[in-house]
This record gives sequence, C-alpha cells and structure tokens, in this order.
Amino acid sequence: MRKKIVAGNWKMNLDYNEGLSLFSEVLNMVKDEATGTQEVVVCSPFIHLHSLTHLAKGSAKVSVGAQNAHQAESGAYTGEVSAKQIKSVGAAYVILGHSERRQYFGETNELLAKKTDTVLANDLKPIFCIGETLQQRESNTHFEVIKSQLAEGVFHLDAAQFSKLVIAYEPVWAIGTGVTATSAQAQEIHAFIRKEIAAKYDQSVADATTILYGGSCNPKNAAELFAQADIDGGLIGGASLKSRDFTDIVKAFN
Ligand SMILES: O=C(CO)COP(=O)(O)O
Repeated sequence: MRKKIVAGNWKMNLDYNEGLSLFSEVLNMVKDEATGTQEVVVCSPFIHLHSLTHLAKGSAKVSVGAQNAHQAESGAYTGEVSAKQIKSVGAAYVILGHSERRQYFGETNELLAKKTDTVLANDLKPIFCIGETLQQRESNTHFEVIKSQLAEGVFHLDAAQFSKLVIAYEPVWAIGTGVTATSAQAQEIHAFIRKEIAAKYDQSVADATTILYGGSCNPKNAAELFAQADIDGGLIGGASLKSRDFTDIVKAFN
C-alpha cells in the first residue's frame, strides 16, 4: 500500500545554523515517536542540503529534499542548481511545481514536465505540486485546473516512472493564509486526483500513489485531514519551521 509521508517545506527561511539546529531537533523528536507516518522529509534551501543529509544518515525515517531543480543536466545557467548536484549531496526528493514557483518564476506545466524528467533521470523523487487559485475555485474550474496540471505536467510518464512520484495537492488560497481546506474539500480533490491517475494508468498505480495535502496544515487540523481516505500525509510550510509543531503533525497519523 502507499507510503504515509509528512514533508516540510522550509521555503526561503532559516540561515545555515538555524537550519541545522531545527533539523537536529526534528531528528531527535521523531526518532522515538510512535506514528503512522512512515517517512518524514525535510525540503530545505540548497545551502543546507549537504549537512542535513549527513545528519540524517543514521535515521531510517527521515529524508532530505530540495525545493526546485533546473530542467537541464548542466550548463551555463548562472545561479541555478541541477538535479545531478542535488543527488550528489545525498538528497532523495525534489519539490517541483510549487505554486510559488509557478506564480513568481513563471513555471508552466510544460517546463515542469521537463523538470520532472530530469529529476527522475537523476534518481530523485519529485514531490509534484498542483492546486487551484481562489479565483479558479470560485469560478468552479478547479477540477479542470487540476486535471490539466496532471495531464501536462506528469502524465507523459510511463507507469514505472510515475510510480516514483509523490503528488501534493496545495490549494493556493490555503497556502500561508491560515485558511485550510476543510477535510471534505481536500478529500474531494484527492479522490479526484486518484481517479485521474487510475484513468491514465490503472487502479493499482493510483492506489500506490502517495498524495499529500498542503496549505495551512497545523497540529490542530492534521489528524482530521490525515484521517481522510485519500490523504496520505502533508506538505507543511510555516509549521515545519517549529520543531514541536512539525513533530506533532508527524504524530498526527495513527
Ligand atoms: O506551501 C506550503 C507547503 O509547500 C504550505 O505552506 P503553509 O503550511 O505555510 O500554508
């Protein structure tokens, strides 16, 4: 059956030392927790990656990921970081298609399809983010938006490649706003995503895909969200910057 994952997305927060302290606390705190969460992933800025993978070496449960990767293997792209470089420091995951990348850096489904290929070619697992804006939800086009994000971003993959993905549903209106999707709203979209995957591949691929919820997930609402049939964990922004809150979310699975 599919893996239950809680992932933190630190975004552009924490200096080097702050990141190391937070990660060490998280490692210690999740070590002994009895929880249904099978894997904890921390997606840090690039500057932390190497040190975090080093710290995580002894941990069976905690992995490290990046928040973006360039679509090219290498080359004259000043300021960018490649999937191969991310792999070389021991990271396991890369977030792709976060709404902040789509919004502020103009990342399109077409570009994200290329990034997905490059990340997979380097033996890293994409956490592929999709989700509608408030305007799209209010105009009742959210199902179509999700459908095309999947179709254009990742459905070019064959079933074996697709099986390496984690999907994250993050409604843009819930990110950093304190407004969480209700568990019913989130479950409705997660079930829709799984149905789309089953239609494209087959039911066994759909049943094996981890689909995370992200958007103002916190220790208070995590248990109810994670109890939904098609919600397999969370992608946590703000609350991942506090070791106690993040660990409480990790514990929310039972
Ligand atoms: O964007 C997110 C995770 O990728 C969610 O952010 P918040 O948890 O801060 O709403």
